[in-house]
Amino acid sequence: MITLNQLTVGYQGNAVTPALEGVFATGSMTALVGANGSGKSTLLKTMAGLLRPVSGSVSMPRPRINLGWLPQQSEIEKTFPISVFDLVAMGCWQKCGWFGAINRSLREAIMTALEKVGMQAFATAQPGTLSGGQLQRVLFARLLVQDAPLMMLDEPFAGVDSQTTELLLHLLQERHQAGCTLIVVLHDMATVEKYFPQTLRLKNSHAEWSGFGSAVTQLNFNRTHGAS
Ligand SMILES: Nc1ncnc2c1ncn2[C@@H]1O[C@H](COP(=O)(O)OP(=O)(O)OP(=O)(O)O)[C@@H](O)[C@H]1O
Repeated sequence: MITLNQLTVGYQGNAVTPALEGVFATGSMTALVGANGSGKSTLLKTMAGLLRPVSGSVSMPRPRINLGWLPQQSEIEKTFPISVFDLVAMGCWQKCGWFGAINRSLREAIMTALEKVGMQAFATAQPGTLSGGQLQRVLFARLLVQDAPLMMLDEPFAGVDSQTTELLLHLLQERHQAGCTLIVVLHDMATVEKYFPQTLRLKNSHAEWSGFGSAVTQLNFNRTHGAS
């Protein structure tokens, strides 16, 4: 469970969000939505521990758990001279260490993940030669290999065609059904309504939680219904 305790996020001490209060229950699948500049990426980075809160705090599971992280494509270094296989193998670092050998079972797990996203034929290609949608498939393969119990993804379908989006959404649903907690920044409300049981919408003055399904928590329920 991740709890936001009167959390504001931003830069150089200046908040870009209102104070946020609420809970992402273990196993929940939440779409983080809001207008451009409302602070979605900043909130995600703060929850991931990449930025310090401006005020308030984020309570994470202890010990801090393995986090699957997918930044916006613009933040990804594509020209680093490694193969697609090696890029996906980075998802194994918690299993084998940064400089550990990739044993046969990890090698199989990497190839299985590449097959799942339809990219097995590109294992020896360089990431810089892939299209945006192909690279996104490969980054999803890395998430599959990592098999983290918590995943945060920032606009994973930006610039991705509808067929690839469907495939990647299906993979996210599989992770959700396996008990993974998912927090995903999205803009397409049709996708949010079809696939996401829970939504956190950032607005200037406040945030709205909605549609909790079975993952409803008292804190979020109170927030939605205006109780203290
Ligand atoms: N490194 C930074 N330093 C200072 N301000 C920043 C920095 N990065 C983002 N901002 C500002 O913080 C605000 C929130 O940005 P953020 O990227 O979190 O919004 P967002 O909701 O994810 O937007 P979008 O939907 O356009 O991706 C914006 O006003 C942005 O200009």
